Amino acid sequence: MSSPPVSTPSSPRSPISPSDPSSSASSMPATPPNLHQNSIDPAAKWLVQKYGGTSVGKFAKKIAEDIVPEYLDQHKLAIVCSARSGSTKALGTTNLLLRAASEALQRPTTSPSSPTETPGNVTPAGLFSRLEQSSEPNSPRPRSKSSPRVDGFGTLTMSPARTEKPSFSRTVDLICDEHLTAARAAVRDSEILVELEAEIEEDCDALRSFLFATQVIDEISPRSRDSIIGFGERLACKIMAAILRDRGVDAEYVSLENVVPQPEEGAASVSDTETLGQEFYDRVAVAVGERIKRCGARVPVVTGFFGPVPGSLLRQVGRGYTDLLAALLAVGLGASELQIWKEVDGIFTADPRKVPTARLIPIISPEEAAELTYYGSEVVHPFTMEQVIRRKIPIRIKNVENPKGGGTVIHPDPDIDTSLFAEDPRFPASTDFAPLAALHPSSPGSHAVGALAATELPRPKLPTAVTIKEHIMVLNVNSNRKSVSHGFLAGIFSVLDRFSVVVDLISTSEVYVSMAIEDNLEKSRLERVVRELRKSGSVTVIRDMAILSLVGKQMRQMVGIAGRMFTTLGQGAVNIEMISQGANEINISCVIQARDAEKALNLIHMSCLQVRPEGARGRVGPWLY
Ligand SMILES: Nc1ncnc2c1ncn2[C@@H]1O[C@H](COP(=O)(O)OP(=O)(O)O)[C@@H](O)[C@H]1O
Ligand SMILES: N[C@@H](CC(=O)OP(=O)(O)O)C(=O)O
Repeated sequence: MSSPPVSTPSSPRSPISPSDPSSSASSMPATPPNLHQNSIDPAAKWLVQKYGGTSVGKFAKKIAEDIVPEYLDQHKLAIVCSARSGSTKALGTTNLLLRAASEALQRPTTSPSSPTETPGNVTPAGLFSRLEQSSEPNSPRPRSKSSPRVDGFGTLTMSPARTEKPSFSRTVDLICDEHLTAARAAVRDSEILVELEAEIEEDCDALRSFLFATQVIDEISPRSRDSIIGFGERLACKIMAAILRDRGVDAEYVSLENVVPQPEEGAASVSDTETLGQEFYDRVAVAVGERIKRCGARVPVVTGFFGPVPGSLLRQVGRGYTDLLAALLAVGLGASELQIWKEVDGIFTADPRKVPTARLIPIISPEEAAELTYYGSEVVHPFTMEQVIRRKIPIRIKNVENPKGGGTVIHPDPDIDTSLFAEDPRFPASTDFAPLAALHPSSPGSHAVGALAATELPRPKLPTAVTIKEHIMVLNVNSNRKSVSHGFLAGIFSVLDRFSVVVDLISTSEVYVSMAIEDNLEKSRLERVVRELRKSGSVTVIRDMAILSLVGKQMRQMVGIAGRMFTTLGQGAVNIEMISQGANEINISCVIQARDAEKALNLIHMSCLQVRPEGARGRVGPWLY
């Protein structure tokens, strides 16, 4: 089969912000008639499918062969991909890119070119000439270290004896090799493969040059860090688009790195410290929708990365941003459904890797899904729900390994009147916002045993799920004043604000405050936070902790559930460091020692989420083993 290339760059690419190859669509050869295309029926609905990093990393061929073609006849399909991961996200491309960014700030081990100039301490003239040389658009990836020159790794190469490749460059090699291997294992057509390999190498060279520049200036701004992680989605989507074309699907790679609209003339721009408002997300939804519609009958393969956004994507949205982009795209296209494909059947009553008896939840409310994600069950990014549900588009979590399964549908409470959601003429409301009963999965592959469908017999009220968030530390502040002071809390919060510390849980008395925060602050920042907090009182820091959260909208009406939770932990000899219950009453949380996390998760699942099978005396409800 001779298929057109993945994309045809029409202009030389800048190494720091590579040109948007999506603009090359018009220069792509015409589609041969044998390629599958999106439905051209004007009545066909858009369907947005987002594939997570581990799914793209492990099942790209299966997605191209078994899943995507299934939907093409009936829908206009848009595909959003995350950066590739291997077995876990922690070992994935985005983490490697963040590692490379940190390594670029470490002292280089390269031998200096002259006594007065090193790559970490360089004259401006030297920097610009090196960047010019190292960012040649189509320069081949250098393999030889024998001649004195600046190579594509951003390394000043004098002689083999004096040179050591910087660690960030070795990390980029790892990323490059992993993507080349994946491409070679999946793409059969030699023309497509050659083009793809060249694109991967070019992107990796551009990344090296970018990292080299950051090493020279010894600084990475949040915006630069965003640009660095954006390479992950670029590479993943190029591979996915190539595999799809290789398998006969007329796919088009679409980069969204330039899609964020600039503020309209005269409008106040969003400062880097502000949070992004709904108006911003609405504008992105319109922009990405318009861009994708330009693909015509081609199936767009869209980078879930959509930075740079004001204030930085990592700071404003955080990891898992591709879910949010997929949601905005679904809104911009007025899609009938947003599907989030993962390596798990849907949302379970607990992490199925840790709790073997966890059950799939067929239908869950957006609030519960968001709460679970905030507290450790990273199934869907918490901002995703609001964007989609307010436009009446259902979200379905599905498993690439079990495509026929019904998955989990995220659906607002049945008693919420969805007609109250904001109407906006820019976004056609989905007409497929099915009633709750119709969304109850019935597919044969589904493992669903949930108790949530409106049509079922009444069941005992249960919490919905239990989750654990690890890598937590607790900061305790004990007021040094003898009498009550309204300034005590204000002082603490202003320190947290100044150092951008996000508090996951807080519990207070008049003179004592306990806060659970993520244990990811650099040592020096933590020391400064503690030093500042000491102005308000004595401070203790407890590390190696975890947050255990029981989540469920039914808990509002459940008397005794908190008692059951804490009694269970007591009986299991799990020590509780602090307790917190939010005003929305859909979450009861406590902080425990990290070493007890898995035991506590299983104990709470058994005591609060399992129902004894129905016997002669009927159901007896939640029970303690
Ligand atoms: N309550 C939960 N329900 C389902 N998965 C959960 C839950 N809590 C934690 N997880 C974990 O979240 C992971 C998310 O799925 P995965 O496909 O690996 O993510 P990604 O889309 O980022 O590649 C699963 O491996 C699963 O073990
Ligand atoms: N690659 C990014 C974005 C993302 O959304 O990932 P995933 O879909 O695998 O959660 C990250 O690791 O955060």
